Amino acid sequence: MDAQNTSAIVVDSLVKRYKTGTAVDGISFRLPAGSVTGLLGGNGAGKTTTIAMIMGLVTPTSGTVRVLGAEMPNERYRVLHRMNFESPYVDLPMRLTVRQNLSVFAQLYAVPDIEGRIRELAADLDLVDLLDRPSGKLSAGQKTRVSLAKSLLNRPEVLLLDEPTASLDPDTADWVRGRLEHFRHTYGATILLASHNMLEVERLCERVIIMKRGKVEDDDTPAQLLTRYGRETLEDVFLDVARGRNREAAQ
Ligand SMILES: Nc1ncnc2c1ncn2[C@@H]1O[C@H](COP(=O)(O)OP(=O)(O)OP(=O)(O)O)[C@@H](O)[C@H]1O
Repeated sequence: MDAQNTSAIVVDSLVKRYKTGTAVDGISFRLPAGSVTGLLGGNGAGKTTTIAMIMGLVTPTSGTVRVLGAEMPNERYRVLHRMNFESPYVDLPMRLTVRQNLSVFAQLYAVPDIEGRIRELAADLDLVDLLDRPSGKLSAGQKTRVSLAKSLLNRPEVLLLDEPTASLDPDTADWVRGRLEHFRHTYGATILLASHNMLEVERLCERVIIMKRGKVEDDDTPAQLLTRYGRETLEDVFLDVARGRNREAAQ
């Protein structure tokens, strides 16, 4: 099998230009099926735009994205039921209860035994007491857990996470990371995780793509990045990249 066939996500020379500027500026990478990759970069580096193009929600200016063999966004309906997305910045309809929201999304994803799946996820993500409350009346942390449940409803083969623990206290964030690890090990999903939390990336990701001003600035395993930049933490590597200290100078 060639690399194209074993890659769950293939991004090739991807560009997104807005009138105000270039958000993504010619990036390429392949994510093997079952891999967990962190997408790092400062504010405005282009992470969310990249994830939105992989989901088929934003149309590229040029270049291509293929997910599970389907070109996005044109062929997204072929693969949407096999992928999912979680972001604290996307609100679920506020008047619907948590159960109603999960049920609507489960129908969209054609999940079999919807009640059973919601019960399972509620137990798994500690949502049992929240199921009959309006989604708009939850705390930020509770909303994040609901949003995570929504993203796991269809047991996605490709899971895109945009700062999944951004609004969580350290204890809950740690617990959510544990749930993500469990999901990954149980289902072997391909995960792309945009994050500003370096410990999260170190814990969950076997590969890190660092973006800066719309470009891929570096792409390697966490261990290789630490060695190459001569650093002990990814946080220091991130700061080197953000402040334009090149690898040689950093060593
Ligand atoms: N719909 C849009 N219209 C115009 N410009 C946009 C739009 N969406 C994003 N941008 C711009 O594209 C650039 C990249 O934004 P993006 O949200 O992808 O960055 P990010 O890496 O996710 O940042 P953050 O860490 O702050 O979430 C920014 O300069 C942003 O202002």
